[in-house]
Amino acid sequence: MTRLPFTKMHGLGNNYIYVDRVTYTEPLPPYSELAKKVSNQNTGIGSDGLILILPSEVADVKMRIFNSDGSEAKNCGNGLRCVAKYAFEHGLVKEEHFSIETISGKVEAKVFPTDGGVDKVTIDMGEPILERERIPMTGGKPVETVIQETHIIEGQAYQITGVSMGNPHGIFLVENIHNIPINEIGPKLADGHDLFPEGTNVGFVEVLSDSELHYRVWERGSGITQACGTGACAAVVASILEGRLRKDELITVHLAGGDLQIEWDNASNHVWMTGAAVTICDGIFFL
Ligand SMILES: N[C@H](CCC[C@H](N)C(=O)O)C(=O)O
Repeated sequence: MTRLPFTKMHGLGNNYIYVDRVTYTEPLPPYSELAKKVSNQNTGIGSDGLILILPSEVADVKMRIFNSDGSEAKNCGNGLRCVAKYAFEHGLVKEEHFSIETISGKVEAKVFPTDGGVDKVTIDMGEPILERERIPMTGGKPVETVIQETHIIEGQAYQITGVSMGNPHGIFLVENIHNIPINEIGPKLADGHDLFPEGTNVGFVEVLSDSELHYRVWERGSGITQACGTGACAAVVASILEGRLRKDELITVHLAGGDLQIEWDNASNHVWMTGAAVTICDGIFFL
């Protein structure tokens, strides 16, 4: 019997099981299998997936993230804020500003410690990826940007904007966030649709003003979640590409689990995300 120490954390209700592989170095099953085990609501701990905090040769720490279906993702915004909180509070990093390696590249984190620890984190998510072939998406010229492109899904025409934040997002602009075909389109596009060869996170956006939007998501590999940090970034980028919002504005993104502040900075072309990171509990999982 292996006793696996873990920490359960969430970013706006998007919760993961975090395993500190800097400190705990015992052998473990393949992470994809472990993700399915710990994520199971009935026979496991219950979560949207598994996140490993690992040593890095190119950054201060490294994050790997696996969805609850065991698929590995290339980025996770809510996960990055929680990794930053954990790394600072557990002394894996000494400074308030440090770097985190992900499969899709290195990002910069800034924590705001108070007497009670770190509750708020800012992540420089880097540049959005807009070329069709790099999202990746099919259905047109490889290097063009995909903005409000019409596609027929289940017999219905939809306008889709494609954005990658290291992981793919198909964004649908809607008039009313409380009336969206998330259960119809989400599973159809998230996995195994020709339009998105690597699958996609499916986001619905209702722009409320020039500084606010609602966003809901069906995540690839996890289904509907309370929040998606990379998705919130993609939602702001898509709304700006569609002419509904402007760069260099601090946008409040309202998600089911709470709010994120997102800005697409024109000078650097980087997207900044600021929001909460919360520890739910520490525990021991019996493997
Ligand atoms: N399901 C996503 C990974 C988690 C992203 C999300 N939880 C976030 O906070 O960005 C994917 O397969 O690309």
